[in-house]
Amino acid sequence: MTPADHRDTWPAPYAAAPVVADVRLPGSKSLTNRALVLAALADRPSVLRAALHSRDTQLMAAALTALGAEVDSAGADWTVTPGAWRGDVDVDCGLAGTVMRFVPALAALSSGPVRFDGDPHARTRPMGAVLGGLRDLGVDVDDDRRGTLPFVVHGTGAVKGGSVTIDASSSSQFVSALLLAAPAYDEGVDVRHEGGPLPSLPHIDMTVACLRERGVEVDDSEPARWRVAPGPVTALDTVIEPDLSNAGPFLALAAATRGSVLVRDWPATTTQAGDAWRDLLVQLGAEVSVEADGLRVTGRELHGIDVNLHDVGELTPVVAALCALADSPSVLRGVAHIRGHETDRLKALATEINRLGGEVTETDDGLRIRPARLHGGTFRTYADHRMAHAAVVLGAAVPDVRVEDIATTSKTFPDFAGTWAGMFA
Ligand SMILES: O=C(O)C1=C[C@@H](OP(=O)(O)O)[C@@H](O)[C@H](O)C1
Ligand SMILES: C=C(OP(=O)(O)O)C(=O)O
Repeated sequence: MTPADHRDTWPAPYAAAPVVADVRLPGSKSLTNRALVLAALADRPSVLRAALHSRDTQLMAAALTALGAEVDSAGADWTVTPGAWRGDVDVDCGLAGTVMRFVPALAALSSGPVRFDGDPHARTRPMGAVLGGLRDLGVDVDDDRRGTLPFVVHGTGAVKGGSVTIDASSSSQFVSALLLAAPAYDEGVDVRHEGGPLPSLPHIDMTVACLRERGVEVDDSEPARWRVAPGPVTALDTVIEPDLSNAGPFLALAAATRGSVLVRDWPATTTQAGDAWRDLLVQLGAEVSVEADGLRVTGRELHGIDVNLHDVGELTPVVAALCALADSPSVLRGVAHIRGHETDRLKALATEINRLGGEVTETDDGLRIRPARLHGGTFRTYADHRMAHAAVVLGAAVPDVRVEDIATTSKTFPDFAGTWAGMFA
């Protein structure tokens, strides 16, 4: 390792003994950003309690502020006051899928051009289906036909809306984007998905639930079709649940070190995809119990799994890390679309786990992971918060793992490194 490697890397804490700890986690990115969007569309001010303060949610707040809403995000509870939809503004999407997909559908309501751009890697994330869908609904979008950032949405103050068919096989967020803005479109929307299998369905169900909670009429009775009626969005005073996808590395820490970790305030019912950890960790060999104050995972021997993660693709990096520590082979399927996430996650996971001595091969739609004796080294993260999550889980079980750019976790988790180190105190 060169000195430069050391400067830019963070030594992942190694667990010499089983980790026994409990933790309270920040709010859900997906729920915070949906609540922000719907608050900006609502009939009066909304309050978001325990909102997530992270790069993705701050980018969403900044985008909505640029478009005319007022977002007071100074404290733990945020207040959002809807405003007139302003044009001639710039929106920085960072690397946030929710910002680059959800905000263009709102920008179409503004009175002038709204220019979108983001991080270098954001320019490779798929956007074509949502931009094409907006065009079919009567919105003028200029992307030089690239189907990626940067692009300009030319708002005219109103969107007709109506029927549209899109191919959302590369991201559920294309559907969510159109549904979230639809109450403000003259005719609402009738969205159909046609194409390959639709990923991350729980996230679309979350969108539908968020709309209904605010009094919007949604018909999702037919598969791959969603109808949203035009009408008012009722402002809410809502408590944001902890982020269950981000609970993954903390629960995995118990599984990887044969320890015991309690994640506090696990919701009894939820629309979050991360609730799938309960089942996934049992399949991997851990014990999972719902307790009065949260969800507890107790680690036992880790076993490989053969699992389809199509609905919960964002959990793949941490699942892959656990599979690399398991005593039998694993096959992760159904996640071709995560090549279009923050980075090509299949390639990145195979490359980086193998750099530590792993035996991982990419398939068209997933990974094959064989048991191997892992060793220390530097794990690259490619600006991807969930690659960093995979790295720290491996580092808890394998000495001398260093994580490149641990600060990338700020996308969805303030002071992830501090909270993680606290687990070992
Ligand atoms: O709508 C959302 O909040 C999300 C939807 C999913 O996106 P994809 O459908 O692109 O996987 C998920 O992976 C992402 O982390 C958050
Ligand atoms: C895919 C993810 O994020 P985004 O919202 O940027 O798509 C993720 O958080 O795993």
